[in-house]
Amino acid sequence: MTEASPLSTPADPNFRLTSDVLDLPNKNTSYPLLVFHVMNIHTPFCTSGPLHSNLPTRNNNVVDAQNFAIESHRVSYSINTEKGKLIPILKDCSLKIPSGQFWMLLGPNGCGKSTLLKILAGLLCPTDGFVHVEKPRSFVFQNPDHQVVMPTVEADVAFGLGRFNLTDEETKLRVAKALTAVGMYDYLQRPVQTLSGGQKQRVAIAGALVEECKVLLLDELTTFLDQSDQIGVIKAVKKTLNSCGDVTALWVTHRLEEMKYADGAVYMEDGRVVMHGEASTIMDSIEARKASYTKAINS
Ligand SMILES: Nc1ncnc2c1ncn2[C@@H]1O[C@H](COP(=O)(O)OP(=O)(O)OP(=O)(O)O)[C@@H](O)[C@H]1O
Repeated sequence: MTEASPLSTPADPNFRLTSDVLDLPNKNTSYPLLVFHVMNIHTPFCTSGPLHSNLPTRNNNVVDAQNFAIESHRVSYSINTEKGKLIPILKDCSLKIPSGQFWMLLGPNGCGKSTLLKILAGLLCPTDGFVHVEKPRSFVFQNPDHQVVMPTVEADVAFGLGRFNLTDEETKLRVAKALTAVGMYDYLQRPVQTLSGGQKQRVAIAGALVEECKVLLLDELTTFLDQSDQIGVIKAVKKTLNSCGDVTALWVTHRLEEMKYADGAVYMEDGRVVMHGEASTIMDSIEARKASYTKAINS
């Protein structure tokens, strides 16, 4: 995965992303849905339009058109090289993800998935367009060693609660709830270095949940995991969403088999969102694209 960025990805391995850290200046108060930094707004935000047409339903009810936890509207992102050349990375990316759902962001290597996720997390500012993401929001990194940093599971999950002025009892309750949600409560006192990769990922997710985040942004969490850990982490996220009700997750992956756990999906190619909607429909389209690509190279 491309990690480099010309802007503000924190380099400190002890850094844990929190909603406060993610707050950027220059909030645009004239657009109520805007949550963080906006540059060069050319098009007013609208909550209706073609993107609504293909959205999945939950419990057979049409999703409330206003009830989106994550939105990006015509987001573009370019970087300036040292020679002054402007390289476009994201082009006009729009998406809407209903609250409480589990969505995946897929696409070939280098198509811009991580860049878009970092923009949704507030780690990068779009060059153009704007985003709305419910808060608090948390970003979970691909490599859990970059954010599971305290000596024990309990201390690690409690780490982000220091700034909330909670009693010991309240802290313990919140840590227990978050660890239970990801199936890791039995590991409360375990030293973190004795955990498997998948267990560390779940602890990292609990570290996000303990702060009662509304949006989880998850960047290729299963890259370094074997198949059983991979499925374990996905199921933990699914279960969390089911039990918390109002948490929304966007999961970046390049593994098509993970799609069966998703409510919806966004598919990108070459810096653009090319498909966006119900998971099985997107899955079928990706399979069809793959088949026609294979046919083309075999003919
Ligand atoms: N700071 C940077 N400088 C130069 N190019 C960059 C920078 N950040 C990203 N890119 C380029 O932008 C494109 C998108 O990168 P990104 O990491 O978002 O893709 P991705 O879809 O997440 O890829 P992967 O699936 O391989 O992780 C890539 O071509 C990458 O090389």
